Amino acid sequence: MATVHKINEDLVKERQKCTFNVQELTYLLDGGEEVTKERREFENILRNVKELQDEVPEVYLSHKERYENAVRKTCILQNVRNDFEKKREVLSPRNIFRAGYAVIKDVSPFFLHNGMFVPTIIGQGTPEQQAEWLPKAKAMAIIGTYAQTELGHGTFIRGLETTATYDAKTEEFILNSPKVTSYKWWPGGLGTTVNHCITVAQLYINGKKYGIHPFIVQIRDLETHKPLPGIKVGEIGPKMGFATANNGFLGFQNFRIPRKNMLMKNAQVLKDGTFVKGMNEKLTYGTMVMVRVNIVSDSAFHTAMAATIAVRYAAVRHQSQLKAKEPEVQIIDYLTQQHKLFIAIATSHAFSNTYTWLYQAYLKVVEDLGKQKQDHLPELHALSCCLKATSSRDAGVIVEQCRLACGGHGYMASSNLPIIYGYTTAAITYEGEHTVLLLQTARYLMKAWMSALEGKVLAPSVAYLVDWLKSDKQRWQNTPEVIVKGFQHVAAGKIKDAFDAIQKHVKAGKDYEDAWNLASVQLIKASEAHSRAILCDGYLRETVRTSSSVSPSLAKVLNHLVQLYIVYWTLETAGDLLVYSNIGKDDIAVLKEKYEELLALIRPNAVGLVDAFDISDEILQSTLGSYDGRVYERLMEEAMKSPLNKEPVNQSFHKYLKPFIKKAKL
Ligand SMILES: CCCCCCCC/C=C\CCCCCCCCCCCCCCCC(=O)SCCNC(=O)CCNC(=O)[C@H](O)C(C)(C)COP(=O)(O)OP(=O)(O)OC[C@H]1O[C@@H](n2cnc3c(N)ncnc32)[C@H](O)[C@@H]1OP(=O)(O)O
Ligand SMILES: Cc1cc2nc3c(=O)[nH]c(=O)nc-3n(C[C@H](O)[C@H](O)[C@H](O)COP(=O)(O)OP(=O)(O)OC[C@H]3O[C@@H](n4cnc5c(N)ncnc54)[C@H](O)[C@@H]3O)c2cc1C
Repeated sequence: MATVHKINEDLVKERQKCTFNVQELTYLLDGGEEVTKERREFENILRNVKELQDEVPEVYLSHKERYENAVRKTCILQNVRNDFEKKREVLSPRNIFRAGYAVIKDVSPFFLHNGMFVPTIIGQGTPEQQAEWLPKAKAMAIIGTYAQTELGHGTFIRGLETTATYDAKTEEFILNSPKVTSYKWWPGGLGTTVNHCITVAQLYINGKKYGIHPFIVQIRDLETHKPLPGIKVGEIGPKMGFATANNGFLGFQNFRIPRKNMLMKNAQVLKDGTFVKGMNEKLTYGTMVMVRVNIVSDSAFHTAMAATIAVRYAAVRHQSQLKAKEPEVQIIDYLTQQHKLFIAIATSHAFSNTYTWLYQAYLKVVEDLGKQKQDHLPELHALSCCLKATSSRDAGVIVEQCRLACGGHGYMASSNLPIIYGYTTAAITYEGEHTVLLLQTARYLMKAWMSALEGKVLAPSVAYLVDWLKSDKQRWQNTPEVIVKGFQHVAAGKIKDAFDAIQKHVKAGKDYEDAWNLASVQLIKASEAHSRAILCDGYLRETVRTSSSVSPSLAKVLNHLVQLYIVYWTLETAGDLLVYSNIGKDDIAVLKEKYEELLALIRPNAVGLVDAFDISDEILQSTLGSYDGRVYERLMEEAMKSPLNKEPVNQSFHKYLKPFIKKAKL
């Protein structure tokens, strides 16, 4: 029978202080009581699968063993999921992704199968193609990944070099990787796991280039798993994180696939080689838009994980005295610690709220596209780019801040903060590099600004530009609503400045493209300011909306958090606000006090707030962040698992140290 340990007394006291119903907030964050119940039920089942418990912590395994263990466990997870779904509803993607953490400490080698392979078949395949591949892919009879990036090109996908040349005689495409730079590089699971992939390649028909298109390609034999003739595939080696993601490379040599393997929901190639253009060539980029939207939710989750670990640890950890002769203080009582940690909680809420409306906007665009309507696509692209960029970057900063807030113990692998950081920081680069995506949004903002100058009606997310042009800056008040307007003024001011800078360079004789490059630092600043205004506005509006449907005690806490988020960013960007809005020095002084008040208001609820994220110990996998707060005992227990502690004297003593010491001259 498992030993039941006492909960750390500090945590018990913290939980008693909490002023709201933790369960109510969990249901709200999950999207309803039913979702929470489904999640907990599934996590409980996983908890009791003996084969999923690691005898040796993953960190002590070799690269190869770690990968093999991850495959083994992901197969078990998939089987448990299948059994679960036979009896009940299909698990929500969010719940299955979350449970994945309890099983695979790092990233699953199947990550890209569910994350991009299946969604691309859905988003880019015709009904016939979906009927052929979806059932197999969903049942995992075929396992796939998304192979787009090459050694030479990740960002500029129009420059991809893999070719797909149509042969009308055999009704096949011939895939080739003409140079080393055209090798696919990075796709998760490609190394040694998958047998299929979506390959993005340049289409050629009768010597004419038709741009990049997605193809579904079988790369390994389904029985032997050996690469098919004409395929060169392997793993790319160790990285900063993503240890078990099994990222791979892939090259083609005259590799033939049937015509029906080009995913043809958008553009098509007919039997005789006629190319039929789709409604919009950028629809080929659809899977990336979907993943960028989901990364906002991922960022919320990673921030919540780090906040849970660091807040619980800060409640348990005592260090230094505030006053002589008094006991050492819980580190959570240092205001600087609250400054580091409470923004982590609020940021996770800001991203969750943003994801809620962004995902709805995404679904609306997908529905519209089904009716051949694409009016809202540019706005969605601009929003998904800047919100992916900002949420992943903020999450990276926050996770690292949480690690630092745990002092030396945060540096231990067993705190799990290093792995969470490795994961979070990768998201700043993958699915569209940070700067590149900010510049995509900037492109939209420049157009929006021009439309505003021409007096046109703008899409909702940029409508503030029209208000800004029409009215004088609003009189400043230190209310969340006026501060959000202030963020919009900063964004509008920076958008105008960037636009003017481009015009100045063009007037001085530069090409538009060179002028763009010369103004690009201002352009990314404009994009960042736009993101912040969107995040604050959306978070505030969602909080006001949900507050009416929750208990008054919870509404109060949610209100504290959103205010903290807004005031935090006001103080962080005070310089910009002083330049572009009507805020005064005195207002900033008042807001500094307000910020300190908010920290004090959140303080009694800090542990309750992270408990409400409801991240089980199996998912957190952290010596510092477990629910019971047995920090020191767990650190020692984990240390004892080190293979170096399994023998009293390590052989290196006899082999090297002893002779070395003997030879040492005094
Ligand atoms: C075990 C794990 C447990 C996890 C637990 C987490 C729990 C979380 C809880 C819930 C989660 C719920 C679901 C979870 C899902 C998680 C995430 C899924 C996992 C996936 C993991 C991903 C791994 C990484 C994969 C990759 O990286 S794939 C490769 C990605 N590559 C890129 O992104 C390339 C970037 N480059 C581009 O996109 C383009 O090249 C470019 C930069 C946009 C430029 O393109 P192009 O040159 O063609 O265009 P431009 O000339 O610049 O512009 C022309 C016009 O086109 C418009 N445009 C551009 N793009 C688009 C678009 N996509 N859509 C619409 N329009 C577009 C542009 O605006 C221009 O318009 P114009 O009007 O100005 O002319
Ligand atoms: C962990 C991880 C997993 C991945 N998984 C996959 C996967 O499953 N499938 C897949 O296909 N790909 C995958 N990728 C690849 C990923 O999508 C690319 O690395 C990413 O899109 C960035 O492209 P890049 O590497 O070419 O960077 P580059 O574009 O070479 O970036 C280098 C620098 O150049 C700058 N730069 C580039 N273009 C511009 C520009 N136009 N203006 C200004 N600055 C610019 C960037 O800002 C950056 O600072 C993965 C990457 C990582 C790290």
